[in-house]
Amino acid sequence: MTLENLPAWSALENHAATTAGIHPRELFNLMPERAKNMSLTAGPLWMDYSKNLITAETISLLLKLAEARELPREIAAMYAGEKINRTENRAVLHVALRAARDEVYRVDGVNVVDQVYAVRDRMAAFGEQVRNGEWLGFTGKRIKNVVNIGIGGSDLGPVMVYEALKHYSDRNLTVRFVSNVDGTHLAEATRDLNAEETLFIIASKTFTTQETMTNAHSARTWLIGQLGDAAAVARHFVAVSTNAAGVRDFGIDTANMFEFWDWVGGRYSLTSAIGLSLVIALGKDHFDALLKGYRTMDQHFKNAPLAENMPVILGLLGVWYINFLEGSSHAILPYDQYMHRFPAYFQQGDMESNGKSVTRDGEAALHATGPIIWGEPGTNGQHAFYQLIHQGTSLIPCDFIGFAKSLNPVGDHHDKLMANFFAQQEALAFGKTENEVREEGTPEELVPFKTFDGARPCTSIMAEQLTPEVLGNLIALYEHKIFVQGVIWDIYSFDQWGVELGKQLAKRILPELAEKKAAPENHDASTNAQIAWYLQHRD
Ligand SMILES: O=P(O)(O)OC[C@H]1O[C@H](O)[C@H](O)[C@@H](O)[C@@H]1O
Repeated sequence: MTLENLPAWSALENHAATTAGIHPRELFNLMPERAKNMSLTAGPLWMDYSKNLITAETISLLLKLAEARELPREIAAMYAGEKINRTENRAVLHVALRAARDEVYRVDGVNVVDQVYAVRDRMAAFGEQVRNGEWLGFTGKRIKNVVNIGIGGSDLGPVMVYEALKHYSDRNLTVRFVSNVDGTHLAEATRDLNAEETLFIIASKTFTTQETMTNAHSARTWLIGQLGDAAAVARHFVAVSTNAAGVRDFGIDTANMFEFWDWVGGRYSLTSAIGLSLVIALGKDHFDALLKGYRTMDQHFKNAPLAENMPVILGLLGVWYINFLEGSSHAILPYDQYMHRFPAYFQQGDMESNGKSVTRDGEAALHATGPIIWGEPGTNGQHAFYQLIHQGTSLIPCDFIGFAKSLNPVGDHHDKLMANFFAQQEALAFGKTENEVREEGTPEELVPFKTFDGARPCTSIMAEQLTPEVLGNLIALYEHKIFVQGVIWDIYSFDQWGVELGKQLAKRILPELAEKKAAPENHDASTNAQIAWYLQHRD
């Protein structure tokens, strides 16, 4: 049965029609226990979702929808290693990457946890060698710089976690990330580095990605140019990939390759060997703690009843806004400077997973799917785009992420940060009525401009402090939230065919640029004109 024909769906449509417009002021009056009833804990995380535009009935109808979509069975299928990524015929087992050593996750009958730990042990040993100076560069110097070359899932996760956990990192190491095929990225990342002290990690699941391969070859040329000997590559390049042949062809000894598997999606690969730069920067213990945090959330997601399941509730709230209240975007607002790449990380995680318009039976989806994810750390966002969230015409549900303790307690900075965290949510939900504006003595002609409607939904997610474990919890929370939504929307969340066409066309255009013909004629008129303009101005 299609989603739209499910009784649970129509019930939500009717419910939306009758409840739309109930203001949080009223909602809190109607249910004084609301803040208590609409909050959840999972491991170290506490989530208050009472400022959302929902009643208890909304949640109960959303849960019915989840049941109708057989969410518990789908969750079990993922954990059982079923090939739920059907368009690529692959299991989706990133949860196995953070399993305990004695747990069992099988793909095609084989317990993959053994393989996971074999690689994790090698990563830990290698990371330790680099950190303690046992692993030396070609000229016998200690490694002081680590450059991760990768893109998408082979870049965004490591960058995000490196930034988020900088407090825990080895400050004697310079760690950089190069992703863009724009030569500027590599040039700026290497310009002040001594090649003798620099280790490149080439991170690519496929080891065919144009950007990464181009950057890797240029880095190799740079290194050989600096050190004058191709033999230096062996001490300065390691690889992270599923493609051993590709790694060998590049010239990296597979002894220096850290493996992962096709049942790990790129954007879910952070806890695989893709995290090698983090093992080096943070050390094994912190990396293990990060994975332990993931695991706590993995267990919660697997075992908690739907009504108390944090990723489920977060996912269902998103469905409510996207499908029933036309809220097509979703802001993630971490009130922590270290987490400044967290929204960018989940732009890929969420938008590449659920940016789909075909349901699992191959038919056009008749309902909206994945949200546009965006955000910046508070308080910067407040002085930039919050105006539109408070008074614009779009409904933008927001997640506020905050911590009780700062890792850098400076004066009263943290209380000020958190005062804003609370105040913004209060303002968004409750607004300021015309009368309240008038009572402040506002001239009548300014009243409409200074009025805040409120009823802008937000969810607060808090933890005591940003630790590796807590970060792991938060990342897994959003990973599973994406899963929940993909199930509800009846789409495949673990493929990404939508990125292919542009890649194919770029491959076709590249030789045309090399040929230096004045004006190509084999594209549409606009593309022909752009290429002609480029060639004319380039040469
Ligand atoms: O790790 P790689 O194989 O180099 O892939 C890097 C990225 O490229 C692809 O275009 C996909 O859209 C991403 O999901 C992937 O993370």
